[in-house]
Amino acid sequence: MKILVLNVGSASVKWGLYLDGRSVDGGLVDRVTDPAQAVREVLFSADVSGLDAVGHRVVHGGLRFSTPTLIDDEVLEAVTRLIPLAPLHNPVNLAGIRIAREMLPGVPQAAVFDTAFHRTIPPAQAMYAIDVEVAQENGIARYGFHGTSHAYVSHRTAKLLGRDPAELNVITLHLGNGASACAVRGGRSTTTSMGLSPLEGLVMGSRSGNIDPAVVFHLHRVAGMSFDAIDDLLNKRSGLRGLCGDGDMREVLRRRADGDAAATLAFDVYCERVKGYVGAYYALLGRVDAITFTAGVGENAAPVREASLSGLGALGISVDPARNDAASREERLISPDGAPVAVCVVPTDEELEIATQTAELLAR
Ligand SMILES: Nc1ncnc2c1ncn2[C@@H]1O[C@H](COP(=O)(O)OP(=O)(O)O)[C@@H](O)[C@H]1O
Ligand SMILES: CC(=O)OP(=O)(O)O
Ligand SMILES: [Mg+2]
Repeated sequence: MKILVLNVGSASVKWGLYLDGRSVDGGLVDRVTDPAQAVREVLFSADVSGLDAVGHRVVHGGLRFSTPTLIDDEVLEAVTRLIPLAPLHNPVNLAGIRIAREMLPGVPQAAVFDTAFHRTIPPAQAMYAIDVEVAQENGIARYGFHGTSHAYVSHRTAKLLGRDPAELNVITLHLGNGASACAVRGGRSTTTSMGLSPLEGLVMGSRSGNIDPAVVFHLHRVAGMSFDAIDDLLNKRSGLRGLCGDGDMREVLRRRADGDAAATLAFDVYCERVKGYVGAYYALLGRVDAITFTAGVGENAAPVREASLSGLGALGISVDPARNDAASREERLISPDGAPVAVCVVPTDEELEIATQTAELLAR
């Protein structure tokens, strides 16, 4: 089976070509200003002859989509209705789907949703403590994102440790441009740090993560900012960028190594937020077998891994410095042998997981 995967983001297009589950080609178009044009270029350059299907990453699937879904006009409409809940993501996902349908008529197109893996989150974690009628009428709930990545790396973690995923409790930390934590119990998501939208939770490259919601009222009423301006502030001018002017963790690390105070503070805010979620999810899971770091920061930034888990020895959580600092692209253990909690680094592969799920959908 030959499958093309498109992961169209706000600033990049990642793609992969898979033949019977094996990657045969792929790439990354970075710093994209026109995602539709970037998708056109991918479709011109990749060998798309004899494709069995295209698998698309779609970020917000709302309450409805808990499995990979063949895309028709009605599904497109449903994804379009969810744009207000993922304004940075669903529009560019849709642009990619439209171009692929246009340029590859007759090839089945599948949507694999970031939210799907989190549909197992129980009400006690999915519900915000607000008036239930208001919440229900407006679809206000924790949906969660990066589900394809959390599913993939939690499964790979079980493989790496030689354990059955059904028996393993894992905290997965997806630290990329967007960042989220997930508590995976026996292979199922039981809670995650992103919520209604991909803005809640961890500190990100340019997104604030958790703040007191009253900050929004204050900036509107007292500082006179419009809601659009506040939206822009929290999504694009916050996080690492807001704290120190750089949204790229590589820059933050470089400046911190040079003793830059703002970058050091940004790093500390970032890592302490991660640590807080590790502690919270440890308590919720009751028993943690593994903690797994993934995505650009999680896979590459040893100082972030070290600082995020420092001082947690009493919980059985520790990182071996030599293992943590070793330059490697492999799935690996970075805790000492025999530690109660295995700390792992597992490179994520959302494209491979989307290809796998698309193939399974077609075979059904
Ligand atoms: N070697 C590295 N050291 C530290 N951070 C890195 C490194 N490589 C990439 N990153 C960080 O990873 C982030 C991007 O992660 P990635 O998973 O590629 O993002 P996306 O969410 O766009 O898929 C950026 O903040 C970048 O600085
Ligand atoms: C959902 C989300 O935040 O995705 P990304 O990290 O690709 O921005
Ligand atoms: Mg990503």
